[in-house]
Amino acid sequence: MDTFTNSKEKRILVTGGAGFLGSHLVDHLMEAGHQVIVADNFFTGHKDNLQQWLHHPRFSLIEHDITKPLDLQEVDEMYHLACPASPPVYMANPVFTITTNTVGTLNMLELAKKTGAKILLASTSEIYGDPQVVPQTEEYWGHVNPVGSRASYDVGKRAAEAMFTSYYRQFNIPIRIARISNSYGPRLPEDGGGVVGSFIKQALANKPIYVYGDGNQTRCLQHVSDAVKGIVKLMESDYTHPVNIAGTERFTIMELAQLIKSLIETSSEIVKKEPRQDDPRLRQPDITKAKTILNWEPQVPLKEGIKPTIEYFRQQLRNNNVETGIS
Ligand SMILES: O=C(O)[C@H]1O[C@H](OP(=O)(O)OP(=O)(O)OC[C@H]2O[C@@H](n3ccc(=O)[nH]c3=O)[C@H](O)[C@@H]2O)[C@H](O)[C@@H](O)[C@@H]1O
Repeated sequence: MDTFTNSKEKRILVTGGAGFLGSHLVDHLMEAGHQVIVADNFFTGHKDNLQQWLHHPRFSLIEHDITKPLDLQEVDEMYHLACPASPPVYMANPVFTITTNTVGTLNMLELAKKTGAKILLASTSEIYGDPQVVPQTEEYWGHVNPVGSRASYDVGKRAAEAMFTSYYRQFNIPIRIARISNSYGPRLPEDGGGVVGSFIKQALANKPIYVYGDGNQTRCLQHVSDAVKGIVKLMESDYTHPVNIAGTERFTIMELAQLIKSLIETSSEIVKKEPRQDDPRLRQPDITKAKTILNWEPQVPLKEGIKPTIEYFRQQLRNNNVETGIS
């Protein structure tokens, strides 16, 4: 049993708690016996992700856009996750994305300052941009295009990290910065769910699996259950500098497409398309710090974790077909 289960009950706010990562974090915190408050504007999150907790006495859900101030009286910990996270979604909504990352983050830091809560930022390995150094340790400053199509997200998250650090320096707010890398698992949104969701969805529909660029770009995918454990361990530590929370198996996107194709009976072909602008090519966060400071490392190999994720998508497809009357 996780030692976390025995810790004292806390009052915990999760911004973006109805999203993919957020809802898995909420499951973990609820199962550990805490009081959990979710603030979400449902821009990309869904109430369905929280279905099992909606009527639970320790759970509350506030429909709230964090770009507006949020006033709560008592909070012990805040996990600040709210932000569109999928490239096509944030690229289509850059003003909302950068406002969430800046104004929204400021509002959450003010709430932490008022309540004395510990606050964790869901940052991202995207802050390294298109890295020139492999692997990327937390000391690497990155290679980022400040006016590129990803800027609302990658520069936005860099701004959020700078804001966290400023509140720590000036007001001694207890901060945590998790640089989270590509996560996958059940509840990935069907649209804009990142590469894993796109490939599975296309393969199940026997449609072309589109690989952007030459497919040699790399990602270190982690199962969402591992990501959640890493984030919680970071919150429980007293470490105020950024920590990479990422998978350790480096896959090219072409290898990922081939793996998913091999696991699904499909007539889909892998088709190369124009590369995405500023698409990071060599993403491989170094997790030595997480291993040594948090005693954390991912446990779920991609080849194991991907199967239940495929099953999840298959089930979603069946449910949709029942709803639309397709047999
Ligand atoms: O790990 C991170 O730090 C970040 O990674 C992702 O960004 P990215 O890796 O670009 O996201 P995906 O959309 O999953 O794309 C991964 C790779 O697959 C490629 N891809 C994606 C989708 C697709 O249909 N085909 C395809 O070849 C992309 O071009 C890219 O090279 C997420 O968008 C962020 O939320 C997250 O913070």
